[in-house]
Amino acid sequence: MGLLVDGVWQDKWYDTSASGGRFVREDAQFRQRIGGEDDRYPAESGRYHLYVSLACPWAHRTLIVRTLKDLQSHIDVSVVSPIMLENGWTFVTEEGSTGDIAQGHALMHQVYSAAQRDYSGRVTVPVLWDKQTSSIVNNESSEIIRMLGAAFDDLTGNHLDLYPSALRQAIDDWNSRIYPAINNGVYRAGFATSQNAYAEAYAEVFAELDHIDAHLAHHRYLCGDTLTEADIRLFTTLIRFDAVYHGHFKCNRQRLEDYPNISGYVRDIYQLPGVADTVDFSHIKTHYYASHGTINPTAVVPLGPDIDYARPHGRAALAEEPAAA
Ligand SMILES: N[C@@H](CCC(=O)N[C@@H](CS)C(=O)NCC(=O)O)C(=O)O
Repeated sequence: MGLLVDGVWQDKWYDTSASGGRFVREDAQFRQRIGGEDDRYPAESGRYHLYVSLACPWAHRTLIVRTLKDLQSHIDVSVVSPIMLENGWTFVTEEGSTGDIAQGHALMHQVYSAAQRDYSGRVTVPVLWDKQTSSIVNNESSEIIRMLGAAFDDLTGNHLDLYPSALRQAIDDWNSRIYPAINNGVYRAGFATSQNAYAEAYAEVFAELDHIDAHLAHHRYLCGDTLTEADIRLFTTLIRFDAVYHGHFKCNRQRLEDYPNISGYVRDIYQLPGVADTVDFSHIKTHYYASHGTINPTAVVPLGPDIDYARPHGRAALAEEPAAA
C-alpha cells in the first residue's frame, strides 16, 4: 500500500492521525469523458482498456456495466494480483490475474506515471486507459460507469439505460446516501484507528442497511422495477459484505443473509445474465485478508462463509411503483 509523490513510489499506509482515527478517501484525479464535447476521447471499439482488481468494489462496478452493456469485445481488461502490499497493485499472471495486457508493466503505479510522469496521489483501480494517446481517461468508477452506460450505444446496439432521465433524481438521491453510509461506510469502519471513528461508521452502515431493507420490502430495485446504476453501485459492496466486511471490517451487527429483503435483492442482481461471472470470492477474500497487515497481520484467509447466491431470490413477483429514496 502506498502512493506516488512527484512520480516516485512511497510505501505508506493511510494516515488517519489528522482526522481523529477516521479514514478519509482521496478524490480521483483523472476525470475526462469518453464521448465528451471536446471529442478528445471518441467512443471507438478496441481503443480503451480497463485496469481492475476483481477484489475491489469500485472496479467491480465497471466490470458489471461492461457486461450488461455488451462491451466485452470493445473494451479489454487487465486484472491485477489480489494481493496489494509494499508495491501497491501489481501484475501477475496466475489464478484469474491477467498481467498488464495493454502495456506489459509489472506494477500499477507505472500505469499512472506513464500517463503523467510527475503524478502525485494514490494509485487506485479502476483505471480507464486510452491506448491511442497513452493517457488515463478517468479513474473514478462512478464516472466510468456513466460513460460505459451510454457512450458506446451506437457501436453495440445495446440501449439498456442504467440512468434514465425519469429516474435521475431518485438515482442521485440514492447514490448520495449510499456512497457515504455503505460503499465508503464499510471502509470507514474497517480502516478506523480509533474506537469512536469505528463506532460512528458502524452505526451509519447499519442505519442505512435497515432503511434499504425496509424499502426493498415493497420495491424490487432501489428505484422501483427498473434496475439502475444505483443498484450496481450498492451491489458491489453488498456481495462482499458477509465474506469480508462482516468479519475483516468489523461490520458485525448482523450478516446481510439475515436481512429479509436485502438477502434476496443481492441474489436477484447476482443472477442477472453475466453478473455472477464478474464475482470472484477468491480474489475478494485473498485481497482484504492478505493485504491489510495492520488489520490482519497473520494474513490467514477465512474459509467461510458458504453462501449459495444462485438459490432462488423470489423477488420477481414484487408489484412495483417508482420509488424515491
Ligand atoms: N473513487 C475511486 C476509489 C477507487 C479505490 O479506492 N480503489 C481501491 C481498491 S478497492 C484502491 O485502488 N486503493 C489503493 C489505494 O488507496 O492506495 C473510485 O470509485 O473509482
